[in-house]
Amino acid sequence: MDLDNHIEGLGMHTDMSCITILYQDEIGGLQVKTHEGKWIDISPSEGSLVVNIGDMMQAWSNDKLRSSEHRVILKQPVNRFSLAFFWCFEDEKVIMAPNEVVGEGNKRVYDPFVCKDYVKFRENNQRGRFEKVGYTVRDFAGIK
Ligand SMILES: O=C(O)CCC(=O)C(=O)O
Ligand SMILES: [Fe+2]
Repeated sequence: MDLDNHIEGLGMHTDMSCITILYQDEIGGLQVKTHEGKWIDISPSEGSLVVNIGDMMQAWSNDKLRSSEHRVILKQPVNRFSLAFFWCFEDEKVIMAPNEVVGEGNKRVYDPFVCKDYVKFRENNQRGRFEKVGYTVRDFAGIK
């Protein structure tokens, strides 16, 4: 997409949460990246909410569920309203995919980690913030 005529409201990122429940008003602007790397609009629809998988869920599911890469792009310089509810595990909880989720014969993708340590990791790294998906849970706890 040609970004010259658009305003990047919120740079590409993944949410750190388990799931995010999101309301956006009729202005829209939310986009999600598909598996093929294409950005698609998530058009606002009255009375509906968007549910996003976040990094904690991706790690807990051993990559069976994918944390969505998303961003906000505005096609005109207008104010928009959105409200996000980030549902996370508690700070001290350790995220480790259960054996039955990993599945016999499959590789474990993440080392166990404490939720708040991942949040700190993201907050303390410029690239982990909202500018771009620089660091994600894979950089933090991914088994190389
Ligand atoms: O404003 C939006 O529609 C998205 C907000 C978002 O992705 C976030 O706060 O993590
Ligand atoms: Fe987000």
